[in-house]
Amino acid sequence: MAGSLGRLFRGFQSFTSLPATRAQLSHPPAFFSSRTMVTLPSFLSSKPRDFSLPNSSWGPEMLRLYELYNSQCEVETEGGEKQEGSWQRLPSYNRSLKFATGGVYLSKIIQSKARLFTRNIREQGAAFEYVLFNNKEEQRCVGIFQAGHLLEGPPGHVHGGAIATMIDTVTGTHATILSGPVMTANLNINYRSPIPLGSTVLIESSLDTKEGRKTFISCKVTSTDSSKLHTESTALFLSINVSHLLRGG
Ligand SMILES: CCCCCCCCCC(=O)SCCNC(=O)CCNC(=O)[C@H](O)C(C)(C)COP(=O)(O)OP(=O)(O)OC[C@H]1O[C@@H](n2cnc3c(N)ncnc32)[C@H](O)[C@@H]1OP(=O)(O)O
Repeated sequence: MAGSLGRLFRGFQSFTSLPATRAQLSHPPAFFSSRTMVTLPSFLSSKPRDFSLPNSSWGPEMLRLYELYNSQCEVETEGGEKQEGSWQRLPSYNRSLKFATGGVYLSKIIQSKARLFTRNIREQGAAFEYVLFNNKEEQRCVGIFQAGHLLEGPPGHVHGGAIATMIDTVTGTHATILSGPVMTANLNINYRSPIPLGSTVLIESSLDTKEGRKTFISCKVTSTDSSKLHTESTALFLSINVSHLLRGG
């Protein structure tokens, strides 16, 4: 079991350089830009669903920002060759274990009914719609998040716990890219202005510092034009060994 988990976490450490992941970074076909896109049901497809790709529930602002960052994932040189751009789209599956292998490995170690919290609601657009992009050089990660109607807290606005979940998701993914397997030790959140249900927001994560096992990250949630600050946060992640999860923390 420890050997399998070891392989898994080595997968996490190569999170941003997997061949399967690279293959998914190219521009999506033109029809992804359309609101009328048709997605095959997952049981008809041999590949697990990548939730970071647009679906028909995405509104114009979500799609616009997706296109903005996605267009910077691959650039064309003067010679006409394609090469990696400054941003990388991060694929997203309904089990966190799938991140380790670009979606192909389903562990039998951890109960098979387990699902990633943010990716387990069948109705598209009902809850967490998001896509993450990473900028390795700038040590920044950006989440584009469209909040669905099931995430209501105060009337007409997003629940604070759902906002915390998304901050933990963006900063946790960012910390994993920077430091390998980590767990959230501390998450400190200031809620500055409510987020209307159905709206799209930007979640920007940046590395503050790394000290030994500790990765300190700052995060802010803003309107998509950055004019309105919704939430500010700092987070501490601690690098962990496989054995930490095996012995139940
Ligand atoms: C790619 C995947 C995509 C998925 C993204 C989603 C990301 C979601 C991430 C999560 O939500 S993880 C789940 C929520 N977190 C947990 O359940 C963690 C529960 N806590 C633990 O398991 C342990 O407390 C922890 C691993 C965080 C730390 O235990 P350790 O035994 O490894 O550390 P230790 O207690 O020895 O402390 C090490 C250092 O960290 C410091 N430290 C530990 N906890 C701290 C804390 N909470 N605040 C500040 N400092 C802390 C501690 O003081 C010490 O500092 P010094 O080395 O300077 O003395």
